Amino acid sequence: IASNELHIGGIFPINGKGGWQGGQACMPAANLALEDVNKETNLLPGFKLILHSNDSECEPGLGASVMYNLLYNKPQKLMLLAGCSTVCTTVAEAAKMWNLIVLCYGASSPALSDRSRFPTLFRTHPSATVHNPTRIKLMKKFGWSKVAILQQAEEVFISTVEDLENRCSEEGIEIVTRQSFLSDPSDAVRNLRRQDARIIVGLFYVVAARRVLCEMFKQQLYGRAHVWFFIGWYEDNWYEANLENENISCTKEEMRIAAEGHLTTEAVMWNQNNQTTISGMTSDKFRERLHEALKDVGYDIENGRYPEGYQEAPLAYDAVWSVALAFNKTMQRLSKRQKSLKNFTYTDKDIADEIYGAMNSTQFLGVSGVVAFSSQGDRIALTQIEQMIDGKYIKLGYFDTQSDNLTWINMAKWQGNKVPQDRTIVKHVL
Ligand SMILES: CC1(C)CO[C@@H](CC(=O)O)CN1
Repeated sequence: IASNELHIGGIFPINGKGGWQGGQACMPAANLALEDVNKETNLLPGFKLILHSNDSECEPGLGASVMYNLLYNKPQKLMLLAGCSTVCTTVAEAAKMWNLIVLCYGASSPALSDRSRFPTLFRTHPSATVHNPTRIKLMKKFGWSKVAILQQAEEVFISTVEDLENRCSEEGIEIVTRQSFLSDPSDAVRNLRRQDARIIVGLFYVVAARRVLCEMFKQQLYGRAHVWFFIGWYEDNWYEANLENENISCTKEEMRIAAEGHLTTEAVMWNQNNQTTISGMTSDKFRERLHEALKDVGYDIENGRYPEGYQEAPLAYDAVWSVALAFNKTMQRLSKRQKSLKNFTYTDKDIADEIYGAMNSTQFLGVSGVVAFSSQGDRIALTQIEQMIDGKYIKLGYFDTQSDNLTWINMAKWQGNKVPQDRTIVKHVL
């Protein structure tokens, strides 16, 4: 291999049907970033970053075999990029045995925030727990101290709810009931009704969300007396799509009525202002170039045919920049000791620790916003708050957990122009 090449492995979920096939947009985004970092003259001068990519289909087993192929085939790899929580869990748990840093651009599972299991993991994709401080901020803003939780029985939601419960008890917010369901939410929704739940945090994937919405309509758990928090990363018209082939027995109109007024929280993945990022592009310019790259690989963006992972593409683009910047910093430090990344081997803990230290101190403005990691390797991210008003999502504001700063942009709209109460106020007639 040419002596001026630095090699990394990339594991992308492209094909397959289970989980998240976000590699479809994230791999082109990563390749775009490779092009850009290799053009930066003052970044890794004299070196070329090379990415060896493979498809994991979001299957942990396939992800593991792809990882072994990357490791046991020359050239030697210096780091691994991966997507999908299940694949990242497998890859990150094993990679420490080869002293490899793993950088995940598409993994939201809270279980990954665990340095004892994943000592070398970093992720540009925030954990699903990033929503929780925002949910609590909203509860306090609207004066709700009794809330209910409705969740789908999936690992990511179970660990997110545990984090939410801990934060609620710290903040004096009472969880009046917590209901979970596997795939049919009707009993769980009925229990919410029985307990007169008014403020409900909903945690489920989009197919389950449509079932919940129809149940809400049928059991009249919507309207002026109820507020639902849903996850914000469903596709825009999710509540009226696929009703027939998912056997949803509500009409589009009924789904819209039930959905009216709900709040959503989500992590900001596209930098929201027109600042020039480290790549020299604004995120709008990045979007343009990503569309070109996606058209080159056959996606018909103009006609709204977006690949999966489009939303997360900035996270993959910034992941490659994080690698290049960390390697650059490491090269500078190693050269003081007459060492180089070229010397790295899978048993070289010294160089691995240098790369870890450089990655740990990452701080730059990327197309996904400021890229920085917590001590657990989690992405520090802003969240955005929206409300469904007249069938459209209106942006209400942004929340920065680090500074506890809530930027409010639009007024929330409540039916009857009154903020719903978190419980029935029994008026004592004197
Ligand atoms: C916001 C979402 C859709 C959450 O799941 C991530 C995939 C995963 O965690 O496996 C991708 N991004």
